[in-house]
Amino acid sequence: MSALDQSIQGLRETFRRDQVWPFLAPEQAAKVDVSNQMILYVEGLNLSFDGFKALNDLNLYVKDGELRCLIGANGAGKTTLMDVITGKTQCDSGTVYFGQTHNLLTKDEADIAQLGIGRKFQKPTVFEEQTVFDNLELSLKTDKRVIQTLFARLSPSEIDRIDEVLKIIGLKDQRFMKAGALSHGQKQWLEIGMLLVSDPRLLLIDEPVAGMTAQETERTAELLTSLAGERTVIVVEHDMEFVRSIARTVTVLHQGSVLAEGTMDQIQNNKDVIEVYLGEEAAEA
Ligand SMILES: Nc1ncnc2c1ncn2[C@@H]1O[C@H](COP(=O)(O)OP(=O)(O)OP(=O)(O)O)[C@@H](O)[C@H]1O
Repeated sequence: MSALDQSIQGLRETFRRDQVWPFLAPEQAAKVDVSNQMILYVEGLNLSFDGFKALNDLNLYVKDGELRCLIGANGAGKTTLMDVITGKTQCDSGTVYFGQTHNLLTKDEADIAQLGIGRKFQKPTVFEEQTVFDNLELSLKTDKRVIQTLFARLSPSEIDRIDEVLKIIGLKDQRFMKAGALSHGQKQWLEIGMLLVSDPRLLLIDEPVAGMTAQETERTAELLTSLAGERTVIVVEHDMEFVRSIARTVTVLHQGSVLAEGTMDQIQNNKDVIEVYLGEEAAEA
């Protein structure tokens, strides 16, 4: 290398943005220690609201790459559990670990999201006036791990990422459509896509098929099934037919504790579950 080349190389090194301003360096995705195959450890979780035990010595272990369904009657504690995992609500006692090393109870909501835990609430909250692509772009830019300003142009790899997500959620043909013009099901998929652009390790999804047509429900089952493996997905759902179509393992919550866990067949034949949950559902139906 000539002296000139060396100085140019030196200058390039010196003025690399991440060298000059360390805060501009892209943060590495957090390492999640799943060497025991588990990604989520919830142990002895308790939470009372004015003396009412919403979570009662709850234990839950979820394997890395699993697609787990969480069911339970109204008030069983499903949402409260999600709230504690994502840092929205503090518990009274217990532990929640993401992998073997990240103690989630010491972190706030933003830190937990940044660790790679994405949550989708039941109601879609897409930006209706923006296009599908812009919704995904905005999510990418508000992901703190991607150092961008809202006005910076997307890098080729970011455009590729959005294209990849559009393909996963099946909205490639709708990329320039305003989100407000999408069907209810498509809005739900877009919102899942808005989580996916940040490449989360664990997705918590609340009642994804409520209000969907049969065809949309089927497509959602395919989507969630395809997401598991590379990432872990926990789905809270009341639609038992849908749960049967996607779940390998189902966890039944009752009065803030795990009542039963197993395959859908085991759950549907479990005496306790039939008595306290499926019985109620059947009676309601
Ligand atoms: N902030 C709160 N203050 C008081 N009680 C609460 C609060 N949040 C939840 N609860 C109570 O805790 C219990 C568990 O509620 P949670 O929303 O977790 O149930 P769920 O299983 O998600 O039910 P659903 O299927 O209806 O959404 C309920 O009895 C609820 O009324």
